[in-house]
Formats: sequence, structure tokens, C-alpha cells
Amino acid sequence: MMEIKTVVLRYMKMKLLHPFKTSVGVEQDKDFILVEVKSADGQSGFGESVASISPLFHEETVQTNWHMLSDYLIPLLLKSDIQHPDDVTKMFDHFRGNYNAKAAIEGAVWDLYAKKQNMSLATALGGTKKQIEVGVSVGIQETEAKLLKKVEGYLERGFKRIKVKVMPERDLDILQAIRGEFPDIQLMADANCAYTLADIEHLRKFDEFGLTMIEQPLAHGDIVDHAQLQANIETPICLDESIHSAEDVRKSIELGSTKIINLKIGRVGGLTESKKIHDLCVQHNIPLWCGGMLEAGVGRAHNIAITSLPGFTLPGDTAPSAHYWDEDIILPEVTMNDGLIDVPTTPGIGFDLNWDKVEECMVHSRVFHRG
Ligand SMILES: O=C(O)CCC(=O)C1=CC=C[C@@H](O)[C@@H]1C(=O)O
Ligand SMILES: [Mg+2]
Repeated sequence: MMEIKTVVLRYMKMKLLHPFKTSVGVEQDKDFILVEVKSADGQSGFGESVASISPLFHEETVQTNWHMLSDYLIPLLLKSDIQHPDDVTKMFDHFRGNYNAKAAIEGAVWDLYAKKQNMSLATALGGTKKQIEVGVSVGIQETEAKLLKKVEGYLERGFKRIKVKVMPERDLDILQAIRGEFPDIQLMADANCAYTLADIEHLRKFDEFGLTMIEQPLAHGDIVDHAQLQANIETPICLDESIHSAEDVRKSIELGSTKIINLKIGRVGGLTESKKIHDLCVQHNIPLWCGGMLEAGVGRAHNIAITSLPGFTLPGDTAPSAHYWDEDIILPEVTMNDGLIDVPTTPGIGFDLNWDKVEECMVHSRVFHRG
């Protein structure tokens, strides 16, 4: 049994090296919650919330996460006995939605559990890979020239896949320009819900660019219209914002709404549900990759661990720390060699906290003790 005695919430604010622009908005500062769970012997596990400061990507925010953690999830956790991290998801099912908040503390419990088992989080999750392939997500750039320069730089640094953001009026030109310079690279487009079924004819034009996928072309939460769209275009659809559970994946597969899944631990409520989604995708031969939410090092470490499972067959958005921050909150930082990141073999997430950086970026904190 893992008796959690203390939980510490730290409200963090970090400055991204480059503003990140998508069809839903621009992120420059990254606010997030660093969650620490401590057992009686003083051992700690860490998790990270992925919600943004505004409800643009989905309905949660850092503030709603802070509320849900403080007023519902932590009080429940501190009066429960946990035999295994899977118990946390069962316990939290009592509350609807709030997936980012649930995942932030469930991930910390998984980290603590792996440390107590003296195994890496990757191993605790069933991971088998020693390295993971890394792709990069390129935000919307002011000009095509800037975009092409960024793509060229990323390819030189070894990224295995390029993901570009598209939106109506900023799509075919971007794809044409990239394919003109880089005809053979692994290229995908992320629409972040920017289109509707009225755009079927327009979206059919994407087929000429040989994309590995188009990510979330239609409304967040939708799986019905995506099935109609997939029946009308060749490019494989990948769902992101529509998927919050293994049940959503099952229905999407049955309807033919998707051929690829972007898994985000925070979007599905944690690592236990992520494992269920992984197993379902393997069962149905649906390629899986790990999306990103501009995480700092703790969230990045969790993404690396889940991506070590064998069903993650496509490069994810888990770029190295230096792609996002001048200094990360973990030691060592996440680094990449030739488009590959080593999966840590040390206990838990496999990184220490850079406490000087944590202190520097912490805005406020709150400590909760078992009653
Ligand atoms: O973390 C990364 O580098 C990927 C970032 C990224 O592509 C996204 C982050 C957050 C929400 C979205 O805008 C977008 C996505 O849809 O994957
Ligand atoms: Mg996406």
C-alpha cells in the first residue's frame, strides 16, 4: 500500500523561448501546476498539469485545475489508501471530466509508485523501448520564408517528423511550400478543429501532399462528422481534441472516424487511461503517438515514459527541453540525438527537479496534509 501523507501544489510560470501560435491562439508564457505527492518516508512523486491559462484548447484552465485539485481530488486522495496507481483513476471517476487536473496528480502517484518499486516509470507502465523517435510541432509563422527556415533547421537537428499548424486561408500554400522544398519528409498537419464538413472538397486537396495525417480537422469532441470526412479524403485523420478516454477511441474506430490517435496523458485523465488506449490501439492496429502540450520537464518525462510502450509507432511531439525553455525544471534536461531521446532507466520519471529553477518560476504554493 502507498499511503500518501502530503501533497504540494506549486503554481509555476515559465517563458517559452518562442511564442507558439495555432488556429486557436498564441502561447508565450506557460502557466502550469507542479504536483508533488509525498509518502510518510519522505519519498516524492511528481506530476504536471497541461491546461493553459485560457480555455482555448479545451475547457480546463490552470485555475480550474487548481480548484479541482485543492477542493476535490487531493482531499479524496488524502483520505484513501492506494494499493496501485490504477486505484486513483477509479477513485476520481466519481468526478466528471477535469482530465488535466486528474492526470497531474495521478501522474505524480505513478512516479512515486515506480520509485517505491525501484523501477523506471517506463518499465512500471510496460514500456519496452530504450529510445523514442521525436517529431516537432511548428507553430503558425508570419511568412512562408520563416516557416521554411524553421523546418530546414529542425530537419538539420534530426527531428523525425514535421507537424505544421494549418487553418482556412493558411493551409494549401504552406503545404505546397514545404513539399516544394522537402518532397520526401514525414509531414503532417494539425488543424486544431478549424474546419467543418462544408470544407470536404477543400480538405480533399490535402491528399496531393502525401501527409502522414491531418490532425483534428473538425470540431473538438466530434467523432461522427470525422467519419463522414474520412470516407471522403485519402489523408488519414488523427484525432486529438475529440479523444478523452478509451471509450472515445473504441467508438471512433468502430465509426471509422480516425486512422491514427494522438495520445495526450493530460487530455485522457492520466497514465492508467493512457495504457488502456495504448492496448486498444494495438488490438486494432491503430498507430499511436504522444502529443505535446508545451510541457515543462516533469510533463515531458511522463510523455517519454508512456511513449516507450510498443504501440507508440509514430514520432511524437516530445521535443527536447531546449526547444521550449532557456532552462528546464529538471536535471538533466531532456536532450535529443539524431531525432532520438533516451528512455531513462533510473527509478520513477528518471529526472531530478532543478530546485533553483522551480523556486525561480514558482508564483505561489499550497501544502495539504493527511488529516
Ligand atoms: O508540445 C508541443 O510541442 C506540441 C504543441 C502542440 O502542437 C499543441 C499544444 C497544445 C494544443 C495544441 O495547440 C497543439 C496540439 O493540438 O497538439
Ligand atoms: Mg493537436
